[in-house]
Amino acid sequence: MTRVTLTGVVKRFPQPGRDTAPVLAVDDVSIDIASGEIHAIIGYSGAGKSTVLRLINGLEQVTEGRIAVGEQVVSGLDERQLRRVRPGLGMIFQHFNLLHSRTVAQNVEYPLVVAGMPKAERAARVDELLAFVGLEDKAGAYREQLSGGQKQRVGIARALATNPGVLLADEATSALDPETSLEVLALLRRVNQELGITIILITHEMSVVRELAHRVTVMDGGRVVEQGDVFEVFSRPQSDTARRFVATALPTRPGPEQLSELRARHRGALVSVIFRDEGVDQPLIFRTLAERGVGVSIVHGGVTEVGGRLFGQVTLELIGDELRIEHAIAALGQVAEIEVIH
Ligand SMILES: Nc1ncnc2c1ncn2[C@@H]1O[C@H](COP(=O)(O)OP(=O)(O)OP(=O)(O)O)[C@@H](O)[C@H]1O
Repeated sequence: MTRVTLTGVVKRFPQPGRDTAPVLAVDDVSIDIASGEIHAIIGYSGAGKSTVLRLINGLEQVTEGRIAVGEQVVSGLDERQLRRVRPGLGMIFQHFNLLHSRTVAQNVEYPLVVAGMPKAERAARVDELLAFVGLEDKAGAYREQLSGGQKQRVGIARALATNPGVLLADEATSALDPETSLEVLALLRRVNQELGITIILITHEMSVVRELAHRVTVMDGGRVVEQGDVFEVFSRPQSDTARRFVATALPTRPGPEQLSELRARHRGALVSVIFRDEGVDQPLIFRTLAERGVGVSIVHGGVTEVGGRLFGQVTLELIGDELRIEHAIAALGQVAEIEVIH
């Protein structure tokens, strides 16, 4: 079980041979990742996500600030010291990074060879790892003989070989189709739950955050613009960046274009009901409207699960005479969080 903390981390990349200021890739980033947590770092291209990951595993050196993995401060270590720390940090990649001239078993074995494990022990460990990721029957296969999902499972087995406390995942599902992506996310969930490994994943897909993460850091322009429990960030995003990401992964209120289409098709009043938890009493909502003699149809949105809790926004068309609708909306506002769409 390993906690990871970044405190006031800054990374500037000098521009050698150029008369320009260094690129400020990471700007005063602090993240506290609890032991056993799945923490997502999300942001648009260029936000600084990859740099943060490379700073954690020591592929880049911090310009300022401090990074600790468990008890070990990893910022400021030299290459020799880092070699001792790296077995504790597994890493998986978007394009899997498997060695094409080696079999699946040899790819998984590779970090154990580097770590100096005796041959007999290595074979047993490789078997165990392949069984964990469900690829026992592919031990002798080569990279070209595997599907994308299988390649990533090999990547995961290899990353787990040295028993790391932390797994770093760099866009691990971005190259996979949606179904395979869900399978890999399910495997990562097992890595976390069964092995207690802390996972730090970077992604530009909010659906990955929703599926897997406990907490999320939203980055923009090298800075942290929002941070918190996944459900909180999904249900009450504070920054523009988080709001835009949330809108990509959740049924929300209709956007301007959808709204004009809805208006063209539906003449009644439009009202959005916001679901932020299981606490919302759906039958009560419909009963409240029916009792006021108002007809209802669902015209947009839906509900989904975020962090095991219900969340979503459903837009209803209310049909009936104006006064009844006015009363119905007032009554609805007493039993649910609503937004009248004008
Ligand atoms: N080695 C480097 N030298 C100079 N600038 C760099 C270097 N690495 C990253 N940068 C710059 O730092 C900023 C952050 O890059 P980074 O790759 O961390 O972003 P990202 O959020 O991971 O984006 P992407 O999703 O496209 O990988 C960018 O402006 C990038 O051009």
